[in-house]
Amino acid sequence: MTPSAQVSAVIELLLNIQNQRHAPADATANRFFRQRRYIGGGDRRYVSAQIWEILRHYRKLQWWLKRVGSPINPRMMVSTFLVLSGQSVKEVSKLFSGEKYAPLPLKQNEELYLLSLEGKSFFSKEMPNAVKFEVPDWLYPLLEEQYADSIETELTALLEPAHLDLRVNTLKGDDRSTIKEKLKLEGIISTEMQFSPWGLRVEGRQSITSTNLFKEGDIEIQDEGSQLIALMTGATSQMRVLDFCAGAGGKTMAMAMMMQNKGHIIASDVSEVRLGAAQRRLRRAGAFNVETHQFVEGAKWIKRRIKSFDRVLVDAPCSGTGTWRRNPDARLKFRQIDLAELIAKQADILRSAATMVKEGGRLIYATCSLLQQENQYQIEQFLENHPDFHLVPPDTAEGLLPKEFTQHPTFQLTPAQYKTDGFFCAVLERKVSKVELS
Ligand SMILES: C[S@@+](CC[C@H](N)C(=O)[O-])C[C@H]1O[C@@H](n2cnc3c(N)ncnc32)[C@H](O)[C@@H]1O
Repeated sequence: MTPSAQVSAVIELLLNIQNQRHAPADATANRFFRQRRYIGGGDRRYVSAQIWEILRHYRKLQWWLKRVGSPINPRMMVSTFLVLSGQSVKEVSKLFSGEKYAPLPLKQNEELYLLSLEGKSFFSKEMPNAVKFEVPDWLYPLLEEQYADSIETELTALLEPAHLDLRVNTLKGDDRSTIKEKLKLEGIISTEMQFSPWGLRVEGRQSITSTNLFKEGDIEIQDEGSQLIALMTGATSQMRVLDFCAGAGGKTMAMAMMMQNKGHIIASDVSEVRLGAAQRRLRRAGAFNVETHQFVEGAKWIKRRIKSFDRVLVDAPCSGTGTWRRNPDARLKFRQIDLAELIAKQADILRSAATMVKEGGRLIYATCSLLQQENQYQIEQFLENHPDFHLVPPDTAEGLLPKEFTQHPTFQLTPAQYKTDGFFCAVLERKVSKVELS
């Protein structure tokens, strides 16, 4: 593709993303490229990289356009992005040549708007912080209240691209250092993670899913924070474990590995599609101690399993604010009503999941959220209504979890502090009821 044709594709993809408000941007981008097989790998990577950068600067681009009185549309957003990235208006005009596959030439007024932006950077001192850090206006005060002096550091880290994290699947026999060497033979350089004993962090953008190690199930793509949540469950080979919101099975697979394929895990979810994906991934990982179950409205399944599990993991549906590095479009779509609905849903899920925890058993609550409303407050509320539960530090086998996590019943990871996605985890134990002796 010519540079002009690449710019055209960026504009067109941005328009698609805006028109499909309810679809995640990566799903829209995948569909876009599937329908345009003629776009080769290199061009696809270029167009995607540009789109992701634009999504990371979305509110700032709109702010600048509004300030100079320009209409806000994909064409102006892309040209403004190029100018604020350091290209001159003359260079941008050349890209908008109107020739075959190029965007139509810049109109006189468009050129004037861009000229007034030449030499500027993405940031302006006059920008409100919510715009500067690309968060919805209603959300910034909540984040500010929670993160106080460290708000800028936290939100800056949340704007950076995320690392690519892998979990070594020891069920396949190889340990972390062996896999690290094998990855190197496939041209993939990685470093051992600081906190997860199974984790490797890959440098740069690499295609992991095409490696033999991935196809054979020796490695999984999983953020370090997500690995730490599996560790916090303390699941062992003698246990019956319920992964209440198992989704596509990321944490289920990690727990199956901790349990050395013994004991029993039920991976449940409301989504048939996600459970289908979990089944495929579990097969690839060689995890055989897992059964899947799809929840259906009004079923007696839960009632029949009251107080029957040693561990119940609730990896709750949440705002995903902790993963905004990976999904920069999600921050643009997140509404106050969404948060309110999520909080109610989480409380509801916690309530049913808790009924299935044995006396002396543990309920592990996790989210990939940075918001105390979904995390600490949710747990405070739960404890108020469930005096038979209390917070306890994890009892994970020694040496697996680093000390800083073994001493506390909860953790809040953030990209700024731990270089992981943002995750919250709380470990609660059901008290053993005292038998009255007369
Ligand atoms: C954060 S995701 C789970 C991710 C998964 N544990 C993993 O590690 O890959 C939350 C999941 O909760 C599921 N969910 C939503 N409402 C639910 C409910 N009422 N009961 C059980 N699962 C629910 C969603 O379908 C989604 O798969």
